[in-house]
Amino acid sequence: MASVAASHARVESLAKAVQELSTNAATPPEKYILKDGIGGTAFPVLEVPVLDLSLLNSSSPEGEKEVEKLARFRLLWLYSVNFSVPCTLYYVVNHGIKDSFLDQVHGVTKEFFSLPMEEKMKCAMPKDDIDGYGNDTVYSDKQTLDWNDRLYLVVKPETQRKLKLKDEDCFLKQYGENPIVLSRFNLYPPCPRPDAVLAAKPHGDASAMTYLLQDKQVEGLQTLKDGQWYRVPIIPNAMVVNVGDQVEIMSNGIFKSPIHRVVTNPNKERITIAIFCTPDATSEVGPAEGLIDEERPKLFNSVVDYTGNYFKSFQNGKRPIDLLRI
Ligand SMILES: O=C(O)CCC(=O)C(=O)O
Ligand SMILES: [Fe+2]
Repeated sequence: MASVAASHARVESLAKAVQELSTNAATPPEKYILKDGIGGTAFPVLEVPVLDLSLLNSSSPEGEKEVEKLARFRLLWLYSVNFSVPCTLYYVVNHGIKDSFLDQVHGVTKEFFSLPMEEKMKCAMPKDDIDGYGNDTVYSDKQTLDWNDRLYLVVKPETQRKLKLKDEDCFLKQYGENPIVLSRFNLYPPCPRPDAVLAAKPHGDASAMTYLLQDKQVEGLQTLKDGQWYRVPIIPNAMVVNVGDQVEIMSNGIFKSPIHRVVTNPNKERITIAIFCTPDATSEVGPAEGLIDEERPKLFNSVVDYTGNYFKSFQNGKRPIDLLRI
């Protein structure tokens, strides 16, 4: 790979892979420590709606109940009159992806992170791109780093999978000709300071939608609701689906991109796989016309390549979506 040499310099400038720090350092280096800690020790479990996808097309009473559930949680917002509190984080089960395949994806991810560093560096992130193996890009000395190594892979545009929203395609149009599906394979090694080190700092995803395969054994994801952090419980092989910033923009703020973070575990390694669905980088993304009126004026300016500009403002401590607010 042509960029290996350049990327080497970048990763070395970050000191070490977190995986190595976890094995070799008694305490995390200063740049990983949050000076105010992580805000407590006990966090309640969030009540997450669980949606059975196999029932949605069924006309059986169970199927109807599942559709009612969608409406109750305002997931089926196009059919719902009241948009006030749509739920934007939920589990899906019976999604049609075989458990054995999900186990395989998890296993291959673990295998990748177990490779010698020299092997992993063969697909290191190029200097000005996130695609590849690496960890936090350092933009300033003030940055607090996340306790996590990752492998980002762009998945080819999937032209056949088109979400059909009855007669509304105001979101799909904004995905453009070549929507991007990006996968992120996360390794969270054990961390000796779970009280003060986060595996991923609080963020809303840069995507339009995110699908997350949680670790089956080790919890870590937390989401912020009414100023309180909640643990997102594990349901083995269920996918966590969450709205990203770009759907918050397209929906003119009706769907909120949930703020979430990942805490560290003192003893156990955690592996998760996130799939980010993102509009074409040349496509203009903005609030859909039909969702702007006198009662709900336009809340965001339009943007091109939101993802491309996301990381810099995020790592500088600003929520990228806030820069677009009118
Ligand atoms: O690993 C997790 O639980 C969440 C990961 C995440 O938030 C992300 O990759 O954006
Ligand atoms: Fe995330």
